[in-house]
Amino acid sequence: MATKHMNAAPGDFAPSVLMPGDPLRARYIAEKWLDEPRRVTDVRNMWGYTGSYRGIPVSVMAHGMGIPSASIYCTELVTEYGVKRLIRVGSCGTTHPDVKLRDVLIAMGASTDSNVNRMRFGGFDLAPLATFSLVANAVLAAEENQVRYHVGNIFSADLFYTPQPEMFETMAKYNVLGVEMEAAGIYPIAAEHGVEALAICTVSDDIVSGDALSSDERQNTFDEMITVALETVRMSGDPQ
Ligand SMILES: O=P(O)(O)O[C@H]1O[C@H](CO)[C@@H](O)[C@H]1O
Ligand SMILES: O=c1cc[nH]c(=O)[nH]1
Repeated sequence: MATKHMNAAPGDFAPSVLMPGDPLRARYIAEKWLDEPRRVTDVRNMWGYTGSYRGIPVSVMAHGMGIPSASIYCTELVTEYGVKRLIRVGSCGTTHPDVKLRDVLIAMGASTDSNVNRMRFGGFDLAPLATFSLVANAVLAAEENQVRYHVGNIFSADLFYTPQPEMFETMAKYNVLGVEMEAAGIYPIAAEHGVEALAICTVSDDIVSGDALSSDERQNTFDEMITVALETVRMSGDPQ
């Protein structure tokens, strides 16, 4: 049965789903990396695919931009399609002096200026955390594939065009490695429903220098991050 935002049939999604914001990145991942990929949902052109990677069923589903959009797709995947593992494969900016363009960030935690987690958590602050085994396997996958990576905190911003650019300096001081727009919303959804979650991001923007990848590069060139994500799925076995 279709959901409000997806027209996939029951059983169309694999237990593990890679999630880029961009539907065209979803298509790139499916067509380049999965065996026998088929598109399982196309509502709003927010594409989802299912195929296999080294014999393991894997889906890729775009989640759009921002916590509200990502929350819809993550919630429906978990509650309507029985998905057990959400791995965001995103782009991000950085203001951290040790982080360079194209580095891969493995987000152990995600800070945010969004209010969604207080709405979920009785008005208190919840620390959005990734599933530890996925973090550990992503580190192994990055090491084995000689990917330049960092592990730590990222920041999920509600506004791409922020009225508080002075916060970028504060983020670097507090060792926030990158800025994106969804992970802090995805981790608590996984916690609420008892499933696994991880966000991995490729640095597409050096916010300090202004160096940036093109939209075509963000869509079609994140092979190192995709390798880390797929190998994390393979090494992690069946989701708990
Ligand atoms: O490239 P994706 O995965 O969409 O991620 C980042 O890019 C978008 C903003 O340009 C936001 O969704 C942000 O989180
Ligand atoms: O600077 C950036 C780059 C990608 N995504 C973001 O949210 N911010």
